[in-house]
Amino acid sequence: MNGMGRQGQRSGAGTTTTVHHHIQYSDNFVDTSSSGRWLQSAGLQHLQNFSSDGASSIPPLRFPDLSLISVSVSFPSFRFIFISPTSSFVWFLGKFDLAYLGTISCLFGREYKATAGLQHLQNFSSNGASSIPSLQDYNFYGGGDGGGLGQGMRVYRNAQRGFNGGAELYTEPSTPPVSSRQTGQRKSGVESPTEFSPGILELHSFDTELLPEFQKCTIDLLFFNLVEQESLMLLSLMFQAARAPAIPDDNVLKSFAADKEKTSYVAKIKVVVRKRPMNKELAKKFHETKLKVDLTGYIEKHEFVFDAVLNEEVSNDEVYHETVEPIVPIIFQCLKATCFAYGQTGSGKTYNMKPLPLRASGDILRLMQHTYRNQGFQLLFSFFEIYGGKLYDLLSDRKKLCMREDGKQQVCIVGLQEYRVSDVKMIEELIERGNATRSTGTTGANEESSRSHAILQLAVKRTIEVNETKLPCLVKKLYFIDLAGSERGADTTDNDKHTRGSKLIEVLRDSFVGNSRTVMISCISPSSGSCEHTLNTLRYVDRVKSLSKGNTSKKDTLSSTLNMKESIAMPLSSILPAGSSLDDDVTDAWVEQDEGDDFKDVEDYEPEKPVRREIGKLAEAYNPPPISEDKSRKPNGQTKFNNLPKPTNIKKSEADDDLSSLLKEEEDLVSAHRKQVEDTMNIVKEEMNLLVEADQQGNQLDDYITRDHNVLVASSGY
Ligand SMILES: Nc1ncnc2c1ncn2[C@@H]1O[C@H](COP(=O)(O)OP(=O)(O)OP(=O)(O)O)[C@@H](O)[C@H]1O
Repeated sequence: MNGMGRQGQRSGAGTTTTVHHHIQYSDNFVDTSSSGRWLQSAGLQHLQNFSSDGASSIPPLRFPDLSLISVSVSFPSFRFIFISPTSSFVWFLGKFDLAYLGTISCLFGREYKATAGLQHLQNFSSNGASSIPSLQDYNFYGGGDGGGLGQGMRVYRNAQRGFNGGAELYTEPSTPPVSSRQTGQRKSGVESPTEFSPGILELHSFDTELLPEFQKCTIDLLFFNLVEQESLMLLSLMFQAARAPAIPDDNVLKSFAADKEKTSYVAKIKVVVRKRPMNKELAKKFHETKLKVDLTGYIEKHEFVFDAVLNEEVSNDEVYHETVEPIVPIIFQCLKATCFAYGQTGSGKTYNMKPLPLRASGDILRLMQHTYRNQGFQLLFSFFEIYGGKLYDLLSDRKKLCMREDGKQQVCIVGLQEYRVSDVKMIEELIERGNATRSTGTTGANEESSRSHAILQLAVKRTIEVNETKLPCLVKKLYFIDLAGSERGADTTDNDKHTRGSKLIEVLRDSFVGNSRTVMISCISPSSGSCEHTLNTLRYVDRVKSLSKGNTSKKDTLSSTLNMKESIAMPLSSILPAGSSLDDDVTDAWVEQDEGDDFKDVEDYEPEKPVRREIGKLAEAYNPPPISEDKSRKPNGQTKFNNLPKPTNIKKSEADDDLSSLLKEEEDLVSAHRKQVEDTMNIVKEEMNLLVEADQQGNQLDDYITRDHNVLVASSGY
């Protein structure tokens, strides 16, 4: 088995050093060139006094709450990222690239401008950039004197990036975009300020990819291209900043800086495999050496690729760091996230999942109390299970719940009790209470086996005021799902395979579409007795991972807009073990809906027509009937979706065709695998028949011998 971390691959080729640090106030670079006249005209003369040998004369520019989250050097380039953890985003990205004679580009938002004495630059859009002195006049584009980049080329740009979807509720109104200067800025043979230089282009695509979440903010960007000398100085400055001690009371933010960095790298779907140690198998002496029918032994090697593989020595803390921690800050940035555990009974799903919500809640509360303090955020906790196609509130005496969709096809659980939580102790108690209420049974592999899918929901909401009316506004949700054993369907008191699993899919449907993150913890047992189940689990999650990878590798066939907006929706059937091949198509309608996500209290939702789901063959493949030893509660009655109307506002896209073909591929693989198993079974059957036949023949022979013996005895007269 190969465990391969894909997320580390972004740093590109070459030696890479990464320094993570946080500063609250950072010295920063500005211009030291002889062409500082432009700075003077722009009112930035105070930024002129740099010397190339260091930062000593650099005036300290203040970046409130600004975090330097990453400085990395990947020869021959250098890149750094600053992000403000406050809701008013400040970006500061840069790249130094020797290959382009030192091209540095910086993007910074209005906060920076305001605090760096650049307030007047905020008026760009309102007056058509007229307040900015012409760069051309100051020979900033190299000019015809052969100076080129080395002679102090300057490019500045103010652009509007991204779009502002649902995020507008949490982002201060940004400075309106500035149109690029249209005329008089290009001299012969020199780059126009309205086009990126190669270095900037590279940065542009690279860093946008790194920071998909931030595309949502409307940001004013100011680009500078500096000469090599200045670039080197900036490099040294950045390293100084990276090494600068954090301010004393800044520990909390410091840790969030690391979170921020992780956020940038969180894959849309992350697959982690955790192997549990041997436990009761050792006592039972499970190990048994066997020979194949043809008496030869062999070892078949399987190769899988995952984001991380955690062995039995790995602690729950490390599991948290590897899986959920990076996605916690994301939910403040209008994303949905889901973490679920998958694997056969007794493989450790509950063991893995139990500590994660507690740790995540702790981090969310920390963020609310520090980074997002006084911003009206609340954390709401709820816990329910899906058993036999029905939903039960685990914190409300197993009250039966209803699932509904609102007008935007957003799923809501009607009647679900939400608890406002403000400390970890309270959360711990709620988790314990919920777990104690969960449906459990005993299986051969696990005395306390979960028989249901348990869904723990952390919702971060914030109240906003419109015309003095307080409106509850849903930010996003983080789900923790402890699935029942994969070797049988837990959602399966209903043996109708066409509806099996559908409830889970319905409930989680929103979590996988649009801008979401999913972490799948695949649990496996080390026991040889579990080999087949382990292989099934690994094959399955490998497939999930390759499917998500397939989405990005098939860029050509996918709509580029879809990629840009990070709106690729994984087919739920490919993510969820009890999957279905859904009819739902990924459209912009989903994306908009995801970004908007205006929230009504669940009680306010009008019961709407639910959506029909076509359940595909995969559900069968991964959802065999329940085992008979289940002794848990069996609620009566089922809710089926067979007769429900289809949504009308969903249309097909190229991406869906592509995903459909991937799904089809998956189905083919499953069929091929099934065929293989059938073939093997047939061979075994044949062997068995031969043995039985031989046995019968042997018996017959015995009979003959006995008869002959009797005849002989009789004839001999003894
Ligand atoms: N990493 C681990 N380290 C130590 N013990 C573990 C680990 N993982 C699981 N176990 C133990 O293995 C047993 C089974 O684990 P658990 O109940 O989490 O399995 P499960 O996959 O949730 O099973 P089911 O699907 O039947 O509910 C438990 O006794 C648990 O304490």
